[in-house]
Amino acid sequence: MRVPVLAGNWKMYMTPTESQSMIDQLIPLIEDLQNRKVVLCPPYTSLSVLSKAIEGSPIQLGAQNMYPVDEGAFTGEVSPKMLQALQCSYVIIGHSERRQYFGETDSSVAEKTLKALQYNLTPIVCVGETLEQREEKLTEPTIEIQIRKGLAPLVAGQFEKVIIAYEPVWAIGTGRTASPEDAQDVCAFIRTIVASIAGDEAQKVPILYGGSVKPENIKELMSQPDIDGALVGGASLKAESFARIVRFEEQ
Ligand SMILES: O=C[C@H](O)COP(=O)(O)O
Repeated sequence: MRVPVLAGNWKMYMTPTESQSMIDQLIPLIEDLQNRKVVLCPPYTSLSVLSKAIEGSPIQLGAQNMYPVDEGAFTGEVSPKMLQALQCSYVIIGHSERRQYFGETDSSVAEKTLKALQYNLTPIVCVGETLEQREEKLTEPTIEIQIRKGLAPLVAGQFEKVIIAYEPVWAIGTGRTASPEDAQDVCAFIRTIVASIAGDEAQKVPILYGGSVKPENIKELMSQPDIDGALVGGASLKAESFARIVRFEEQ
């Protein structure tokens, strides 16, 4: 009932020319696939190129961030209206790198999530614990606070339009992946928290795992009942590895 979502977060990689070349290689590798949502989130500077390149393909476009105001004197920022005009359907909100380096908080996540929904952008709301929090057995309380505060302004009917990505900070770009069982336990916990806020809508919310996802581990992760997809960083930069992830192909 929940269609798998495979989202590539290109972070601050890929020029427009490199983006064009990657998408030209990727589309033929995945265009026959059914029953998948495939999303690419390039840097802002590649959105225009990709919005044309994905036309007629199964790939959808997302941004890595946005500023929660329609327009205005906010030098260096990009609004949801601008993302919508570039055919974006998704936007990553509150990635741990945004929280760590750019001061994003649960309250900015809440504001951005609500604004994204107002522009029909599907927010991919990121949550996850640091290594210290994990070692102090604070994974669940940390994530519960991130979800309750991040989704605080939403009302009935809006929760099912949100995607949540569980990304343990210690697993991002480190080659260390949470075991499928650990990732499942946290994703199941996330669904319980969402259900306590949103009732039955929680069953419709895709919950993704992110953190060193690669072709070698995608199949096992996807076999877990509460893992509905992946938010992929490094392995989404090459067409072949991302295609294998999208296809759940280890080899
Ligand atoms: O948004 C993606 C995550 O930060 C995971 O990145 P990674 O796959 O390079 O570990």
